Amino acid sequence: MSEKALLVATGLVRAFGGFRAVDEVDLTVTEGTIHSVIGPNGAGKTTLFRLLTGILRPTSGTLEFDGAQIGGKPPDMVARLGLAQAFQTTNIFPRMSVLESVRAALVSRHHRTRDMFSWFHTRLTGEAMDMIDRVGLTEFADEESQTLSHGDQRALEVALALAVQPRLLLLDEPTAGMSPFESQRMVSLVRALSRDMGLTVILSEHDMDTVFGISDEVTVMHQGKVIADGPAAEVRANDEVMSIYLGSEA
Ligand SMILES: Nc1ncnc2c1ncn2[C@@H]1O[C@H](COP(=O)(O)OP(=O)(O)OP(=O)(O)O)[C@@H](O)[C@H]1O
Repeated sequence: MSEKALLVATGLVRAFGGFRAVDEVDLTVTEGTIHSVIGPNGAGKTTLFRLLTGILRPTSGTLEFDGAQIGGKPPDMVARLGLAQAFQTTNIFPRMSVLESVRAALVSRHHRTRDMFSWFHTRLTGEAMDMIDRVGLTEFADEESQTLSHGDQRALEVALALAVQPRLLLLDEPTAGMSPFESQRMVSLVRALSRDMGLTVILSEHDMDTVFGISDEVTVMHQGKVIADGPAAEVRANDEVMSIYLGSEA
């Protein structure tokens, strides 16, 4: 595995009025790793993700992705540089089939909406089917997205995020609301994307079995600050983290 730092946040702050939801966060994400950000409700995980994707502007601090400063840059520019987030349902068109949805996401990447020559269409369909296959939805390619199970919809969201060919994929609570079986499938999918595509993944997650089953690195946040950071096994063995934060789950 390479040791290249793909994403580096330094002293990152986001304040809402006088309240710092993200407070002097330093974070280094190494290329090719699966990196979890965990912490109790209100710790600042979602706010941190919104800073990374450009939805929110940092109050202060710097944010570097693959050597480029991205702090405060708009989301479409950040996505084009290769940092994408899979969003819950917001970008699924309920009446479109799985194939049509992924194809539409690919078209927007290619900026070719008015130029659908048949060769282009065929190539696009092939590319879309590859992506659908990757996330395990081949048998549902012609089904309307709204008819998919919750777990399959989340898999579709991952396929839509992959359409921009990201190098870093953000997943905010990817197994939330899933059955144990669906969670296990999502874990396998994330592992496969990391292994087969060399994708770097940052995820936030409440389920500790998922976190320690999947992560190379874990960052623990509490009240906007990073309170522990390191290889998953080290963080799990950190008694202070376990007693302060994980409590009864330890
Ligand atoms: N737009 C906003 N305006 C004001 N306060 C906000 C805003 N967004 C988040 N906050 C506050 O920032 C804090 C951190 O919220 P955030 O959603 O980032 O936490 P989280 O770790 O993702 O929590 P959860 O695990 O519950 O999703 C919370 O106290 C929240 O109320």
